[in-house]
Amino acid sequence: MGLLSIIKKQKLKDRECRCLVLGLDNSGKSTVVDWILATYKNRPRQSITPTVGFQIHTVPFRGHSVQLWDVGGQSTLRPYWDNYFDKTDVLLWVVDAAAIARLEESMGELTTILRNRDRLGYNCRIVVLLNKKDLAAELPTVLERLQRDLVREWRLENVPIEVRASNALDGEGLATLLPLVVWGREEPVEGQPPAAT
Ligand SMILES: Nc1nc2c(ncn2[C@@H]2O[C@H](COP(=O)(O)OP(=O)(O)OP(=O)(O)O)[C@@H](O)[C@H]2O)c(=O)[nH]1
Ligand SMILES: [Mg+2]
Repeated sequence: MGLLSIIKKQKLKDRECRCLVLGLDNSGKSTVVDWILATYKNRPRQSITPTVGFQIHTVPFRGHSVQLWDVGGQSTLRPYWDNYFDKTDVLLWVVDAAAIARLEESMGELTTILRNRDRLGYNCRIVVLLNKKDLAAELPTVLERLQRDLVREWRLENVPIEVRASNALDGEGLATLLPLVVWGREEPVEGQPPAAT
Protein backbone atom coordinates (compact mmCIF):
# COMPACT_ATOMS: atom_id res chain seq x y z
CA MET A 1 0.00 0.00 0.00
CA GLY A 2 1.35 3.41 -0.96
CA LEU A 3 2.04 6.07 1.64
CA LEU A 4 -0.77 8.23 0.29
CA SER A 5 -3.38 5.52 0.70
CA ILE A 6 -2.11 4.76 4.21
CA ILE A 7 -2.49 8.44 5.10
CA LYS A 8 -5.93 8.54 3.47
CA LYS A 9 -7.00 5.42 5.38
CA GLN A 10 -5.71 6.88 8.65
CA LYS A 11 -7.58 10.12 7.98
CA LEU A 12 -10.80 8.20 7.45
CA LYS A 13 -10.12 6.24 10.63
CA ASP A 14 -9.52 9.48 12.52
CA ARG A 15 -12.96 10.57 11.46
CA GLU A 16 -14.65 7.44 12.75
CA CYS A 17 -16.09 7.48 16.20
CA ARG A 18 -17.53 4.49 18.00
CA CYS A 19 -20.11 5.33 20.62
CA LEU A 20 -21.44 2.58 22.86
CA VAL A 21 -24.91 3.38 24.21
CA LEU A 22 -25.52 1.53 27.45
CA GLY A 23 -27.67 1.83 30.55
CA LEU A 24 -30.49 0.02 32.32
CA ASP A 25 -33.51 -1.24 30.40
CA ASN A 26 -36.20 1.38 29.80
CA SER A 27 -33.80 4.29 30.33
CA GLY A 28 -34.42 5.51 26.77
CA LYS A 29 -31.28 4.44 24.86
CA SER A 30 -33.09 3.43 21.68
CA THR A 31 -35.26 6.54 21.84
CA VAL A 32 -32.16 8.71 22.06
CA VAL A 33 -30.66 6.88 19.08
CA ASP A 34 -33.96 7.19 17.22
CA TRP A 35 -33.92 10.98 17.74
CA ILE A 36 -30.34 11.13 16.43
CA LEU A 37 -31.26 9.10 13.33
CA ALA A 38 -34.34 11.24 12.70
CA THR A 39 -32.29 14.41 13.06
CA TYR A 40 -29.11 13.52 11.18
CA LYS A 41 -30.39 10.91 8.72
CA ASN A 42 -33.93 12.18 8.17
CA ARG A 43 -35.32 8.83 9.21
CA PRO A 44 -38.97 8.99 10.32
CA ARG A 45 -39.29 8.43 14.03
CA GLN A 46 -40.03 4.81 14.90
CA SER A 47 -42.07 3.14 17.57
CA ILE A 48 -39.56 1.68 19.96
CA THR A 49 -39.67 -1.71 21.65
CA PRO A 50 -37.18 -3.12 24.18
CA THR A 51 -33.90 -4.03 22.49
CA VAL A 52 -33.07 -7.70 22.50
CA GLY A 53 -29.42 -7.98 21.58
CA PHE A 54 -28.05 -4.87 19.89
CA GLN A 55 -28.35 -2.59 16.88
CA ILE A 56 -25.62 -0.69 15.09
CA HIS A 57 -26.27 2.57 13.26
CA THR A 58 -23.86 4.81 11.42
CA VAL A 59 -24.58 8.51 11.44
CA PRO A 60 -22.75 11.10 9.38
CA PHE A 61 -21.95 14.16 11.42
CA ARG A 62 -19.93 17.10 10.08
CA GLY A 63 -17.53 15.00 8.11
CA HIS A 64 -17.33 12.34 10.79
CA SER A 65 -18.86 8.91 10.83
CA VAL A 66 -20.38 8.13 14.19
CA GLN A 67 -21.13 4.51 14.88
CA LEU A 68 -23.81 4.09 17.52
CA TRP A 69 -24.08 0.74 19.26
CA ASP A 70 -27.46 0.50 20.92
CA VAL A 71 -27.36 -2.46 23.29
CA GLY A 72 -30.29 -3.91 25.27
CA GLY A 73 -30.18 -3.12 28.98
CA GLN A 74 -32.33 -5.85 30.50
CA SER A 75 -30.58 -7.68 33.35
CA THR A 76 -30.46 -10.93 31.37
CA LEU A 77 -28.53 -9.12 28.60
CA ARG A 78 -26.02 -7.32 30.82
CA PRO A 79 -23.57 -10.25 31.09
CA TYR A 80 -23.02 -9.77 27.32
CA TRP A 81 -22.17 -6.05 27.55
CA ASP A 82 -18.53 -6.95 27.92
CA ASN A 83 -18.52 -8.13 24.29
CA TYR A 84 -19.11 -4.60 23.02
CA PHE A 85 -16.38 -2.72 24.88
CA ASP A 86 -13.52 -3.06 22.39
CA LYS A 87 -12.38 0.12 20.62
CA THR A 88 -15.06 2.29 22.18
CA ASP A 89 -14.35 6.02 21.89
CA VAL A 90 -17.30 7.18 23.97
CA LEU A 91 -19.50 5.37 26.44
CA LEU A 92 -22.90 7.05 26.50
CA TRP A 93 -24.52 5.92 29.73
CA VAL A 94 -28.26 6.61 29.68
CA VAL A 95 -30.13 6.99 32.97
CA ASP A 96 -33.89 7.23 33.50
CA ALA A 97 -33.80 10.37 35.63
CA ALA A 98 -37.44 9.83 36.59
CA ALA A 99 -36.77 6.39 38.09
CA ILE A 100 -35.11 7.43 41.35
CA ALA A 101 -35.63 3.93 42.73
CA ARG A 102 -33.32 2.55 40.01
CA LEU A 103 -30.58 5.15 40.37
CA GLU A 104 -28.45 2.97 42.68
CA GLU A 105 -28.73 0.06 40.26
CA SER A 106 -27.72 2.26 37.34
CA MET A 107 -24.77 3.81 39.16
CA GLY A 108 -23.73 0.32 40.35
CA GLU A 109 -23.63 -1.04 36.81
CA LEU A 110 -21.70 1.98 35.54
CA THR A 111 -19.23 1.72 38.41
CA THR A 112 -18.62 -1.95 37.59
CA ILE A 113 -17.80 -0.96 34.02
CA LEU A 114 -15.53 1.91 35.09
CA ARG A 115 -13.65 -0.41 37.44
CA ASN A 116 -13.00 -2.60 34.44
CA ARG A 117 -11.32 0.08 32.38
CA ASP A 118 -8.85 -2.44 31.01
CA ARG A 119 -11.67 -3.73 28.86
CA LEU A 120 -13.24 -0.40 27.97
CA GLY A 121 -9.93 1.27 27.21
CA TYR A 122 -8.32 4.13 29.08
CA ASN A 123 -9.00 6.66 26.32
CA CYS A 124 -12.73 6.03 26.29
CA ARG A 125 -14.67 9.12 27.33
CA ILE A 126 -17.75 8.84 29.52
CA VAL A 127 -20.95 10.80 28.98
CA VAL A 128 -23.90 10.29 31.32
CA LEU A 129 -27.27 11.28 29.94
CA LEU A 130 -30.02 11.95 32.47
CA ASN A 131 -32.92 11.16 30.21
CA LYS A 132 -36.68 11.63 30.67
CA LYS A 133 -36.09 15.04 32.16
CA ASP A 134 -39.70 15.85 31.25
CA LEU A 135 -40.82 13.33 33.88
CA ALA A 136 -38.03 13.93 36.38
CA ALA A 137 -39.48 16.26 38.97
CA GLU A 138 -36.43 15.52 41.13
CA LEU A 139 -33.81 16.15 38.45
CA PRO A 140 -31.75 18.51 40.67
CA THR A 141 -31.59 15.79 43.37
CA VAL A 142 -30.54 13.18 40.83
CA LEU A 143 -27.88 15.53 39.45
CA GLU A 144 -26.57 16.27 42.91
CA ARG A 145 -26.32 12.59 43.85
CA LEU A 146 -24.55 11.86 40.61
CA GLN A 147 -22.05 14.66 41.13
CA ARG A 148 -21.44 13.58 44.72
CA ASP A 149 -21.28 9.80 44.32
CA LEU A 150 -19.94 9.35 40.82
CA VAL A 151 -18.43 12.35 39.06
CA ARG A 152 -16.33 13.55 42.01
CA GLU A 153 -15.15 10.06 42.91
CA TRP A 154 -14.02 9.24 39.38
CA ARG A 155 -12.38 12.62 38.86
CA LEU A 156 -9.99 11.56 41.62
CA GLU A 157 -9.14 8.55 39.45
CA ASN A 158 -8.61 10.85 36.48
CA VAL A 159 -11.80 9.75 34.73
CA PRO A 160 -13.75 12.85 33.74
CA ILE A 161 -17.48 12.25 33.33
CA GLU A 162 -19.68 14.63 31.39
CA VAL A 163 -23.30 14.83 32.51
CA ARG A 164 -26.20 16.09 30.41
CA ALA A 165 -29.99 16.02 30.78
CA SER A 166 -32.35 15.18 27.94
CA ASN A 167 -35.84 14.44 26.76
CA ALA A 168 -35.48 11.89 23.98
CA LEU A 169 -39.09 12.30 22.87
CA ASP A 170 -38.71 15.90 21.74
CA GLY A 171 -34.91 16.02 21.58
CA GLU A 172 -34.42 18.63 24.28
CA GLY A 173 -30.80 18.50 25.39
CA LEU A 174 -29.73 16.19 22.55
CA ALA A 175 -28.58 18.75 19.99
CA THR A 176 -25.23 19.08 21.75
CA LEU A 177 -24.73 15.36 22.11
CA LEU A 178 -22.96 14.46 18.84
CA PRO A 179 -20.55 17.41 19.06
CA LEU A 180 -19.73 16.20 22.57
CA VAL A 181 -19.29 12.63 21.33
CA VAL A 182 -17.15 13.59 18.33
CA TRP A 183 -15.06 16.48 19.67
CA GLY A 184 -15.37 15.99 23.40
CA ARG A 185 -16.94 19.40 23.71
CA GLU A 186 -20.11 21.02 22.58
CA GLU A 187 -18.77 23.37 19.91
CA PRO A 188 -15.72 23.00 17.69
CA VAL A 189 -12.80 25.32 18.15
CA GLU A 190 -13.08 28.12 15.60
CA GLY A 191 -11.95 27.07 12.14
CA GLN A 192 -11.43 23.44 13.12
CA PRO A 193 -13.73 20.66 11.88
CA PRO A 194 -15.58 21.16 8.59
CA ALA A 195 -19.10 22.52 8.92
CA ALA A 196 -20.86 20.31 6.37
CA THR A 197 -21.28 16.55 6.07
N1 LIG B 1 -41.37 10.78 28.82
C1 LIG B 1 -40.29 10.28 28.25
N2 LIG B 1 -40.29 9.00 27.83
C2 LIG B 1 -39.18 8.52 27.25
C3 LIG B 1 -38.02 9.31 27.06
N3 LIG B 1 -37.08 8.55 26.46
C4 LIG B 1 -37.64 7.35 26.27
N4 LIG B 1 -38.90 7.31 26.75
C5 LIG B 1 -39.79 6.15 26.76
O1 LIG B 1 -39.24 5.16 27.60
C6 LIG B 1 -39.54 3.86 27.13
C7 LIG B 1 -38.30 3.04 26.99
O2 LIG B 1 -37.49 3.60 25.97
P1 LIG B 1 -36.40 2.74 25.18
O3 LIG B 1 -35.73 3.69 24.26
O4 LIG B 1 -36.98 1.52 24.61
O5 LIG B 1 -35.43 2.32 26.36
P2 LIG B 1 -34.09 1.44 26.24
O6 LIG B 1 -33.14 2.02 27.20
O7 LIG B 1 -33.66 1.34 24.84
O8 LIG B 1 -34.58 0.02 26.77
P3 LIG B 1 -33.92 -1.43 26.46
O9 LIG B 1 -33.81 -1.56 24.99
O10 LIG B 1 -34.88 -2.42 27.07
O11 LIG B 1 -32.59 -1.48 27.14
C8 LIG B 1 -40.30 4.06 25.82
O12 LIG B 1 -41.68 3.96 26.09
C9 LIG B 1 -39.95 5.49 25.40
O13 LIG B 1 -40.96 6.13 24.65
C10 LIG B 1 -38.04 10.67 27.52
O14 LIG B 1 -37.07 11.44 27.44
N5 LIG B 1 -39.20 11.09 28.10
MG1 LIG C 1 -33.41 -0.25 23.51
